[in-house]
Amino acid sequence: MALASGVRFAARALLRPWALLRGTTLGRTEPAAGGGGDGARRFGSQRVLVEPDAASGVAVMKLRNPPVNALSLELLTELVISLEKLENDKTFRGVILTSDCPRVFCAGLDLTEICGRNPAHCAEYWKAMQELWLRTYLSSLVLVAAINGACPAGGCIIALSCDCRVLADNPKYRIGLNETLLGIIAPFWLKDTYVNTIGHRASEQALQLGSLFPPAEALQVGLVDQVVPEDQVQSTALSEMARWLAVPDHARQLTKNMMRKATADRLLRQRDADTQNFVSFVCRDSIQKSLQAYLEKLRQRKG
Ligand SMILES: CCCCCCCC/C=C\CC(=O)SCCNC(=O)CCNC(=O)[C@H](O)C(C)(C)COP(=O)(O)OP(=O)(O)OC[C@H]1O[C@@H](n2cnc3c(N)ncnc32)[C@H](O)[C@@H]1OP(=O)(O)O
Repeated sequence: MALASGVRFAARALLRPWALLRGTTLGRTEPAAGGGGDGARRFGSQRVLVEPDAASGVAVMKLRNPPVNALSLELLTELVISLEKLENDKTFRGVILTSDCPRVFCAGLDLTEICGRNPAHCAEYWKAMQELWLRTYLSSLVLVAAINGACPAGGCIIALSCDCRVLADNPKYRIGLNETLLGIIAPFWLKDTYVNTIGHRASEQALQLGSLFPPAEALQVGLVDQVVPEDQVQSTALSEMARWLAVPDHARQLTKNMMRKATADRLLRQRDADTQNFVSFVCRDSIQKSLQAYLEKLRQRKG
């Protein structure tokens, strides 16, 4: 799929480290568990494990940033680079996105990346979050989210950027954009993604209340497409992937672009303004206090 020049350029800029980091944890390949045939060599980085299956053209991409796959700057960058690598390898047509951390798919933004950090770092961090959303939302690949744990806020937006979502039927695994509960708000492109998925009225209510939906409600509101027993999430995601890959790629990609381009363009047109808005908002004393209090509350809890 033709990526907007800004995204392509930004991703290429991100990719340059790829060549420089060859042989480090980023870019290292290792035999997949159980050996596997040709093309079954795992690759990825310290925080993203990619298990490619060349025969099926499907790769499983596992977030591996314990304890909760908080979206650190490194994880954001490694996700974009791993996705770009798969998109550039015509062997692959689909990616299943899942978690390697127990009980959690992705805890959303890494709050330590914005709490007590200077505006320049917050800007760099937010640009990386924008990049990941653009990369997943516009991906030429079929992306299926195999949600095997809690999926709040930034984690929910990654799942929503996929083409479909399978959620494990565990009442502890709640999903939604809960930003208001932290005293912050979802930027317009998160709101747009929510509205595009569950509709305006459901989004208006869920965003204001910071709703985190348990599986049954997530299915009912349309936030996820299937809810299955936890031990069937991966197999169901594979079946769902087969359904999507039965469609000729080019026609599907053009249709996805037709459906999503306007939403993505809205961010691309005002990316710098969005970054400045994010920085000025999160760097306010009141917001910093709110986020610090939330982080403290998290640290006092024990899962
Ligand atoms: C227009 C202006 C825009 C302004 C801002 C826009 C931003 C909008 C976009 C995204 C927003 C976000 O993503 S904010 C983050 C929201 N995330 C959450 O609310 C989830 C918080 N975490 C939890 O609820 C739970 O941790 C969990 C359900 C995910 C897992 O629970 P469990 O019991 O298994 O684990 P613990 O709670 O004990 O956590 C373990 C460990 O991790 C730390 N932790 C958890 N979440 C985060 C996080 N998001 N960032 C950083 N650190 C996190 C937690 O503090 C524990 O740390 P310690 O082991 O040191 O105690």
